[in-house]
Amino acid sequence: MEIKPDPSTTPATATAGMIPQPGERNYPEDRWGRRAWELLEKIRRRAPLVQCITNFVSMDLMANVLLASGASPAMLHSLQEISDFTPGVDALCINIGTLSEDWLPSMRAAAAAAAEAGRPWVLDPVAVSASDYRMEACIGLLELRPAAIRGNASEILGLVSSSRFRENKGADSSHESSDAVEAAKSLAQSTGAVVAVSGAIDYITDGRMVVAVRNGAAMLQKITATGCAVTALIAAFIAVEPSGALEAVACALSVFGIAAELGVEAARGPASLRMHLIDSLYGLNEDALLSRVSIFSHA
Ligand SMILES: Nc1ncnc2c1ncn2[C@@H]1O[C@H](COP(=O)(O)OP(=O)(O)OP(=O)(O)O)[C@@H](O)[C@H]1O
Ligand SMILES: Cc1ncsc1CCO
Ligand SMILES: [Mg+2]
Repeated sequence: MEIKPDPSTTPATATAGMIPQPGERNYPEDRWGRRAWELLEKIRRRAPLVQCITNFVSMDLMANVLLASGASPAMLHSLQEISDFTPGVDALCINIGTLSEDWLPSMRAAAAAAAEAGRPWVLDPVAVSASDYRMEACIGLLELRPAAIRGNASEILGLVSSSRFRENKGADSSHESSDAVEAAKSLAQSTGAVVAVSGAIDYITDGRMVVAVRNGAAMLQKITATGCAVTALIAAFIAVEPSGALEAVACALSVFGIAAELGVEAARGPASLRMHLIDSLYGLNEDALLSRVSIFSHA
């Protein structure tokens, strides 16, 4: 389904959470919402198998977020298993958070096997600017044609410039997501991937069009690996919509953000938000989703 922007929609007709900001246009009424619901329902119906080769910190949250969405996670990373397993998955998520020389060959082999079998794969370039080793690993992985790349602003800026940052904060961002929109466009153009920059506003681009997602909760930054988990959710959404990666990525980020917004209402801090985030994603219904989706095309 193609979603066409409706420039006539004004803040006066939008619902409270959906007021477009300067430079943003809304789509007609709740079409993004219906799209996000349709894709979430597809995940719940089909339970796509998502292989994750990810860091030790994120494994638990990532697998639980996938399960809560309706997808089926498999945290396999042995090089010996890739040729048997990866060609049969619905999508693959590769995350370099705790990269080591033992795992990089598995990541390369899995990305190549997925690409060869026509399965979409997504890359999370965690702390790519922390070392030359990480940067070179990511640049090599980009040659294996990810369908999508999701990182925070510092990661996307670092990847595009292939540079290490003096103000390096490791896995956390030291930039705003809006600082990295042009970098994301250029990365999308050079790789052919849909690129998402997460932050207070998430920006998603195919190199031409930019979509902004304004769902989420600032407290997510106080739970480790929420970025890693949303990258895996992106893989699940692309698994059920491989030919519409831009829409799939935007919908995944919005759905995750909505689960966080609902979770925050019941949480007392990061630890309970982690639990309520998973519960809210699991129980997310059509009404809650439609009333909260906040996705805009960004001029
Ligand atoms: N200030 C904010 N307000 C609302 N949502 C936010 C904010 N910052 C981040 N998020 C949301 O938190 C999630 C994680 O994004 P973030 O940019 O923190 O990832 P990350 O830095 O890669 O995290 P990690 O490396 O810990 O996995 C995304 O869904 C994003 O939309
Ligand atoms: C904290 C941390 N360090 C390496 S990976 C990771 C999880 C968040 O990306
Ligand atoms: Mg991250």
